[in-house]
Amino acid sequence: MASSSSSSSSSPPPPPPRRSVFDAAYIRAEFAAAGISPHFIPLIWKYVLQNPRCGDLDAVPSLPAAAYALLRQKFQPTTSTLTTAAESKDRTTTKLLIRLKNGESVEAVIMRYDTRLGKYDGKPRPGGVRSTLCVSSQVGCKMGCRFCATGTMGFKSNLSSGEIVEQLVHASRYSQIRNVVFMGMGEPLNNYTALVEAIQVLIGSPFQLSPKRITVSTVGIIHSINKFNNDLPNINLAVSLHAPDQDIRCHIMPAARAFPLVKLMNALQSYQNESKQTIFIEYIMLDGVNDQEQHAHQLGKLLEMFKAVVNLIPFNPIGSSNNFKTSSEHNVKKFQKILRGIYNIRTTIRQQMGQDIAGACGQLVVSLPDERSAGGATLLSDIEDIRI
Ligand SMILES: C[S@@+](CC[C@H](N)C(=O)[O-])C[C@H]1O[C@@H](n2cnc3c(N)ncnc32)[C@H](O)[C@@H]1O
Ligand code: SF4
Repeated sequence: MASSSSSSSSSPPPPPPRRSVFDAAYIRAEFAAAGISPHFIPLIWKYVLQNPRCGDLDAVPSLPAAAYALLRQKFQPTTSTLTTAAESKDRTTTKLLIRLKNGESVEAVIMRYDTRLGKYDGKPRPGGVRSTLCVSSQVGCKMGCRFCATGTMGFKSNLSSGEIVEQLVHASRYSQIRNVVFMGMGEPLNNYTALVEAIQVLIGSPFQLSPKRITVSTVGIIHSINKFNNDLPNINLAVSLHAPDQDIRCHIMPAARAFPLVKLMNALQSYQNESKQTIFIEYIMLDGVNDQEQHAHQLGKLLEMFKAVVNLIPFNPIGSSNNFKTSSEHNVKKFQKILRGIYNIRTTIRQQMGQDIAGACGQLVVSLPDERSAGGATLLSDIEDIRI
C-alpha cells in the first residue's frame, strides 16, 4: 500500500508572494524574461497612479496577453495599504500611515504650500496646490541618534523600492506631489539600492518629478556620498550635520564615530566639486549642547569653502528619556545672525506647524492615531528650502 506521506512531501512549494509593480528592477527582469517590451511598464504605473485603489491589473488597458498573464501571476498594483490619513486643522499637512506587506508600518507626510502666498491658506487653487511629500526609507533606523524618535525604535526592516514609490502613489490621492524629501523614517543611504531604484522611477514616466525637486537627507554615510552624484545626478543632498566638531557629533549621534567629521567634510567637498550642487546642512538646535556662539563660529568656518544652505531645526521633544531641550529663540536667531553676517552663509530657521496631528517629517515613530503624543510639528518652511 502506498504511503500517504510520500504524496504530501512531493507537493510543489507555494508560489513566491506577488511583488509590487513599482519594484522596478524586478518587473523589468520579469518582462525581459517573458519577451515583453519594457515600454508597457510605465503604462502600468500610470494606471495604478491614477487608480490607486484598483485591486486588479487586468483593468490596465492595451497590454499584450502575455503581460496580463505575467501580472496576474507575479504582481500586485501595490503591496502596501494606506490605513490612516490625518489632516491638520489648517489643512497644510496630511500624515499617512501605511502598512507594508511584512506587517510593519511607516509614515509619510504631505506638506502643502502655495508659492504665490508664501504659505498655504487651505483653499483650492486653479491648477492645484503643489505639495511636498516626506517619505520613509526604512522601518526604524540603526543609527540611533539620541534626539530622534525613529532612532529609539532601532532598525526593523528596509523598504523595497516599490514600497518607497508607493508612498507617492498613496499621497497622490490627496495632493499633487511636486517635491519629495527623504526625511521620514530611516537612513536612506543605508538602503541605497532601493533608494536609487525608487528615485529613478520617480524621475521617469509617469511621475516625471524633476531631480531638482527630490532631496535625500543623510546622517553622513561617507561611502555612499562618494557615489551619490554618479548614481543620482542633480538630486539634492541634505546632510544632518548637527554639530561642528566630532565630539559633540558623537555625543548626540553615536553613528558619527564610524564617519569622522574630517572625512565627512572631505567627502562633501569632493561631491560638491564634482556635482556643483548646493549642499543643504541640517542643524538641530539643542539647548546648551550645540547652540552657543562658539559653535556658530566653528560651523561657519567649517562651511566657508562650501556652497551651502544651513537649516536650523528647533528640536521637537520625542518623549523618551533623553534630556535634550530645544534652544531659545534668542539663541537660534543669534546663531543664524553669525552664520549669515560673518560667514555669509544662507541660513533658514525651520518653522513648526501642523502640531494638532502630532509627529513630523524628521521625527516619525509609528503609533496608532490615538496613541500619538501631542507636540509634533510639520516643517512647512522646508518646502521653501528645497525649492532653491
Ligand atoms: C528623521 S531624519 C531622516 C533622514 C536621515 N536619516 C537623516 O538623519 O538625515 C530627517 C531629519 O529629521 C531630523 N530630526 C530627527 N529627530 C528630530 C527631532 N526630535 N526634532 C527635530 N528634528 C529631528 C534629523 O536630524 C534629520 O535632519
Ligand atoms: S535622525 Fe536620521 S539617522 Fe538619526 S536615527 Fe533618526 S532617522 Fe536615523
